[in-house]
Amino acid sequence: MISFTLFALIIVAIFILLRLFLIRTALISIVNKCLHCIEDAVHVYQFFKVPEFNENHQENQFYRKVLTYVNSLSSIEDSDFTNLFSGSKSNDIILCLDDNQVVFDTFLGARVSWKNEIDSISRKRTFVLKIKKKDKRRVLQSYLQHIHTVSDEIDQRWREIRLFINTELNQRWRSVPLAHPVTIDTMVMDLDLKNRIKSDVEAFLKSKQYYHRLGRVWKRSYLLYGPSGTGKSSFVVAMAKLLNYDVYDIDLSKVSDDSDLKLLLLQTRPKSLIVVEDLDRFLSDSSAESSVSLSGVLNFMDGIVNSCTGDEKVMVFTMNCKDLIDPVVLRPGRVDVHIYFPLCNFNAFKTLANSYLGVKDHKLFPHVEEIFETGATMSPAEIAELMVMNRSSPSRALKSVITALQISGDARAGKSGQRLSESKSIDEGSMLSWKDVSSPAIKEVRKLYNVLRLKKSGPSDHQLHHNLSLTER
Ligand SMILES: Nc1ncnc2c1ncn2[C@@H]1O[C@H](COP(=O)(O)OP(=O)(O)OP(=O)(O)O)[C@@H](O)[C@H]1O
Ligand SMILES: [Mg+2]
Repeated sequence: MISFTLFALIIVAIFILLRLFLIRTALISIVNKCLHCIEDAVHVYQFFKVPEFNENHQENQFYRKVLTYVNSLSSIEDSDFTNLFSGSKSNDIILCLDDNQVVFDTFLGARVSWKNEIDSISRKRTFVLKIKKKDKRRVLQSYLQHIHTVSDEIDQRWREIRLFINTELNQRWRSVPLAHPVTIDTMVMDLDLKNRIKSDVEAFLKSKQYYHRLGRVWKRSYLLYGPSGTGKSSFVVAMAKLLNYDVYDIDLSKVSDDSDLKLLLLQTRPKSLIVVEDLDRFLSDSSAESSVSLSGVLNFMDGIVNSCTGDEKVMVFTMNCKDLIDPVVLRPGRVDVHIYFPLCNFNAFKTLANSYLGVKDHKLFPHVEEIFETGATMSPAEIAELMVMNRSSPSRALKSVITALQISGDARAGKSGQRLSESKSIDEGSMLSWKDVSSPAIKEVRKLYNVLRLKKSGPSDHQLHHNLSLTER
């Protein structure tokens, strides 16, 4: 009896030691793999492929959902290779399945696997679902539905607007989260115009039925034009946030020809904002490397391809000056709304002073207003830069703006021989030369700013005039 108990104890001890040995070494996973191989050998499997792109080179939306779903599985930690990425919060780590790796999932008692295969030549990816034939009829439909639901929930929870840029490589669109803090409310622009744009965008979002009843593609195009530094690019981001759309920023110099441009458009998702910046520069630059033609651009703006890319598209084109553009480019339908971004007037200056310096009123404001009335002006970007540089002292900031306005006003008057207070002076025709005169003005003010910084206290009016006369010489 004692010898039997001893024998049983020895067996149990050996079993425990063996288990410990298997767990502490890689042998347990080898044993598991062997068991799965035996299971594979006795079952018939069926495979389902989910390619990244369809035969029309458009992104397969279901591939994206599977990707989201697979990366959310806890079993991804057990795959041999997993990529680790930082998330939107600084201490977030996101796990992503590596290429050609397998991850297992269980649904309603059925064990399935996913493999993210990559083609070594085309570099295109395909998810392959492996499911037992006996489980397929029972669970496949509800499993695919489950993937839809889970990925939609995850997208909703982690939804962040992304900025896509086109590259010359195979993988045409690369994306990053759009982290720019600008919103339509922080944009300095005429309040009435801002409200009209907001209502236009809201009306567009609600008019799916209307567009479809008319047999039109549900899209709207905006032209943002005006001098450099007046907020056109910032406004694109603000609009994307207002719409909650991803941004596709097309760099035409990286597009090889017209059909490449069409393919790029086909690879955009619905609910997106497609931007072409500095279109005027591209159209007038005959030495451009890209061989996209004018007709390629026109087709891109309103062609049939647009109707194949899914609904709900907003297109935005930016340019400094629209005077020299062929009118066919801007005809209604191609561009629905033209929005002009002007240089600063006194009202815009006051809004900037309020946002950047926290100053609603100041004893120097009447002086600034007087200078604006002479027709002197600067871009919001230039004024904002001076305010940021001098944000610790609003008086100093305002004085540096006054100096810069006077210098640039004098330079413009000297150059063009005309007063800038006429309404034409802030017409885009004269804007092209604006950059030339504003830069020295900013440089002068920077110099002045450095002098002022050396004198620790804020400058008196006397010092300001003194420095002004220095810069005028
Ligand atoms: N209307 C504005 N409201 C608020 N900030 C502005 C405005 N215009 C310019 N800025 C400031 O100036 C910076 C540059 O503006 P932005 O790049 O949007 O100008 P742009 O019109 O696109 O210039 P460019 O024609 O040279 O591309 C922005 O980061 C922003 O801080
Ligand atoms: Mg810009």
